[in-house]
Amino acid sequence: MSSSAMPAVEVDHLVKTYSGGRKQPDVRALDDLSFAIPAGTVYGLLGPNGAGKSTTTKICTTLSAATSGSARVSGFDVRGDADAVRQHIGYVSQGTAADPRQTPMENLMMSARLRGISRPDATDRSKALLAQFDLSEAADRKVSKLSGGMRRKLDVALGLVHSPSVLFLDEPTTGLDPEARAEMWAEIRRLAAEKALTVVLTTHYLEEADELADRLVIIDHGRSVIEGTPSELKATLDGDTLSVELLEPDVAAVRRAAESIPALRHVVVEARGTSGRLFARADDPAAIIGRVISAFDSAGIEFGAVSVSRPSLDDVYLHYAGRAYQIDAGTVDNTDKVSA
Ligand SMILES: Nc1ncnc2c1ncn2[C@@H]1O[C@H](COP(=O)(O)OP(=O)(O)OP(=O)(O)O)[C@@H](O)[C@H]1O
Repeated sequence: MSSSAMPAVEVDHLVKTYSGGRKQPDVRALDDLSFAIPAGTVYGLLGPNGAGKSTTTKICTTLSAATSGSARVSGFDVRGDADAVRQHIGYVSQGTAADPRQTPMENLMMSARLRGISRPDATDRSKALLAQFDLSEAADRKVSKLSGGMRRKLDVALGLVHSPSVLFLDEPTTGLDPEARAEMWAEIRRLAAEKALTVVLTTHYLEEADELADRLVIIDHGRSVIEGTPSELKATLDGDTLSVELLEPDVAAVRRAAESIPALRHVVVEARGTSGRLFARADDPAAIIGRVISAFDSAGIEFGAVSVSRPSLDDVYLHYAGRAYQIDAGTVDNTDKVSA
């Protein structure tokens, strides 16, 4: 295989089981997960909390060993060639990497020197990264005095100090305010333009994966739900989405009412406590809103807003995982699927 055709990351039938501890069952965090990341792309690992994204990243960055299966990064096996893998990767974990008592410049210099880079080269690289991430003015301020967004940018800069070919970003925008998130998105887009760099972006934000990822894999319960470009994934769904807010929902009654409308397909009814939502696909949902309202009225179903939208990654997740993305599977009281 030529180097240009070689995937930057190959994950092959990964299984990871964590011991559950005393009297607790084991946790199968990864359950036969496979995907391949083309070099020079931004690749999204997308999934809800607990899906197995961090576990995948930890195995690919040699921080954790798989129970079975294999992973290769830049052509090197994470188990057999761990040192070579570490030389080729940058890893920005969920927690901050920078020392808060030091300045950004000191943090970058320390990181570069630890990587064996000479002092003059480390100085040049640190200054270039500070400029790239718009941190030059803050270069000599203590990290503890920087905003959350600036710290996060410094974390990413630290991951790039040795010019890796694959950069793993684990939830880079979690906890950032909207302005700092927008800035981080702009930084990631700039990194994406560097053809020599592959970015593996772990996120539980659907819109982040949609905005930034060239391709993505949706992970759920340690398995790949579906993989492709955001537009390919959306194009697999037929029709548009109808969504109805439910009040005090009786799932069986909602299901019966939905079943009475043949134009509604892939109906999913979710209920949590006193609220819920019906999702369905239809070729022209706007044209059948009237029928939905009269069916619900005659069945005595209380409902709130009715909305229609083009397919989004939320819909892709709903379709392939079988439940809405926002609702944590562990807290759903009653989910009922109807394939019409
Ligand atoms: N060290 C561990 N010991 C036991 N169970 C673990 C450990 N690390 C993760 N898990 C469990 O493995 C599953 C996958 O966790 P993981 O952190 O990989 O998910 P994630 O998709 O990254 O979610 P998050 O965004 O919340 O980090 C979860 O059920 C989690 O509780």
